Amino acid sequence: MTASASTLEAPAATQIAADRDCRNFIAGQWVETGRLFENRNPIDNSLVGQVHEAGRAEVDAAVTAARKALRGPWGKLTLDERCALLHKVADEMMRRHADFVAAELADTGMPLAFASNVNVPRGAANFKVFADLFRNVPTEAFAQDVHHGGKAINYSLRSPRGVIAVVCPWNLPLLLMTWKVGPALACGNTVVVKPSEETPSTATLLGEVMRDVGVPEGVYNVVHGFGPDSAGAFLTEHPGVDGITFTGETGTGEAIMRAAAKGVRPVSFELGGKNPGIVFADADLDAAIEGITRSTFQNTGQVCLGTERVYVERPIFDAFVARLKASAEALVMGPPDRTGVTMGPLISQEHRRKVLGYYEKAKAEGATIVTGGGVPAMGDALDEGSWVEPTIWTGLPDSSAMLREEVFGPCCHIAPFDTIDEVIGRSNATAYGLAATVWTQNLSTAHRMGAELEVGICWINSWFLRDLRTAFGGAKQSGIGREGGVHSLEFYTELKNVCIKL
Ligand SMILES: O=C(O)C(=O)/C=C/C=C/O
Repeated sequence: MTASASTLEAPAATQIAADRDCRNFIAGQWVETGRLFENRNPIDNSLVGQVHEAGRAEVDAAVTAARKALRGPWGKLTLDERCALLHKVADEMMRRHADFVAAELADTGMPLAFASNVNVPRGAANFKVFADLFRNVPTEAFAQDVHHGGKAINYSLRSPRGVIAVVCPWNLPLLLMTWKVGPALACGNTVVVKPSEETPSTATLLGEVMRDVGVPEGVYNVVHGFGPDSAGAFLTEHPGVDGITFTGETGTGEAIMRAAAKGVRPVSFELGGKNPGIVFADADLDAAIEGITRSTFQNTGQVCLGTERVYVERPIFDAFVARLKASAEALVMGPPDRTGVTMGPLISQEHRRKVLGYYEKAKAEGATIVTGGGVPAMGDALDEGSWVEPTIWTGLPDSSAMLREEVFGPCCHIAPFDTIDEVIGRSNATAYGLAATVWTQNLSTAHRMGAELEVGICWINSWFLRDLRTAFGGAKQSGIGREGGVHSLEFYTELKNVCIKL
C-alpha cells in the first residue's frame, strides 16, 4: 500500500450509497428485465441500488451477440488494432479511477487505499499487460527431415477460442474480472461476464468504458444474477459458450465443471484454499509480522491467496503470537472514507453468518482465543453492517475444521512446529493447494519449501507480490490450469499445427 486513506479523496459514505442501479449490458445496449434484486453496502447495509437479474433469454442474447461479434468488426481487427483498443480501455478506466473506486467501495466497503491503490489500477493493468505480452509471443516451428526422404516444415498458429464465459467472485471484483477479460479479449475472444450478485457495479461500469472507447458491440457483455436457476447456470450451460473461466469456491467449481462437461468445454479455475503461512526462527521477524498480518487480514481476510493457517518455529512462537496479536488489535475498522481505516466489513450478512459460525465452532472445539472471536461494537449505523473482529486462535489439532475448511474471513489459527519435515507435512495435509507464504533467511530452507509445498504459488519473504507474466493458479482442489503471462494463451486460444511437405 502506498498511501493511507487520509491522503486520498474519499467519496463520503453517503455518496457511496448513491442510487446505483445495475443493468445488463448486451450487444452494447443496457437491458432491464424488471426482475430486480437488491445490492446492499456491507458497511451499514444501506441500499446501493437495484440489479436487473438476467434470465435465459438475456443470457442467450448475450452469447448470441458475443458469437456475432467474433465474426464482425472485432474479428477483423489486426492484433495491433485490438491491443491498441485494450490500451484505450485501460486508459479510460484510469481516467475514471474515482468512479471505479466509488463503485467498488459501494459494493464491498473495502478500505479506500486498497481499492484505490490495488484493485482499480490492477483492473486497468490487466488489459495493458496482456495486450503488450501477446503482441510479442512467438509460436513454434520445426524443420523436419522426413524418414523416407525429403523435408517438411511444421508451424503452429493460434486462434481465439471463441465465446468465453467469465464467472467472477465478489472479493476483488474488478481485479479478478479483468484478470480474465484482459487476456480473453487480447487473444481475440469475446466474453459474457457474470459478476457476483454481491458486486455488480464495476463490471457494469466497465460496460460504459467499453462502449465509450469504441469496443464493438457484443465483445463485452454483462449478465447479472445468481448461480443455480439463474444467470450463472444459464451461462455455463449455454451450448454457445466455448470455454468457462471461474474464480471462487471449490464446490461451485465442481458444479460449473459438470455444466462444462456437456459439449466438452474447457475450464480454467482458481478455487478455494487453506493457505499456510510458515515462519522459521531465522526469519526477519518485523517483515514476517507485517507479511502475515497482511496475508491474514487484508481485505478482511477475503483473499483466496490469504493465510488461514500459521505455523511458527517453536523458539519464536510465543514472541510471534504476541506480536501478531498486537498487529490484529491495531487494525482500524471503519468505512472507507474514515482516515486511517485498515479493515472493512465482510461482503454480506450471509457471509458474516458463515464466518461467525466458524468463530463459534472454534470455541466449541476448545480453541484458545488469542484475540477477537466476535462482532465489534461499532456504536452507530455501522452496527447494521457485516463487521467481525480480526481473530487469532491457537491450541486446535490439525484435524479440526478450522484447520481444514476455508473460512474466508479475518482469522487464522497459529501453531508451533519443530522441524522443516514436520511443517512441510502439516502444510501439505489438505485437499487444497493454492498458495503459501514462507519467511526464512536460510537459502536452502527457502528453496526446499518452494520445491516441496504442494501449491500453485509459493511466496518467500513476501505475499501477494505479483508479476503478471508468471503462472498463476492452484494445485489439487484449488484449481485447474494456470493463467498469467503466456500461460493464459493455453486457455484463451486454440493452438493448431500446420505441416507442409517441401
Ligand atoms: O493477483 C491476481 O492476479 C489474482 O488473480 C489475485 C487473486 C486473488 C484472489 O482472491
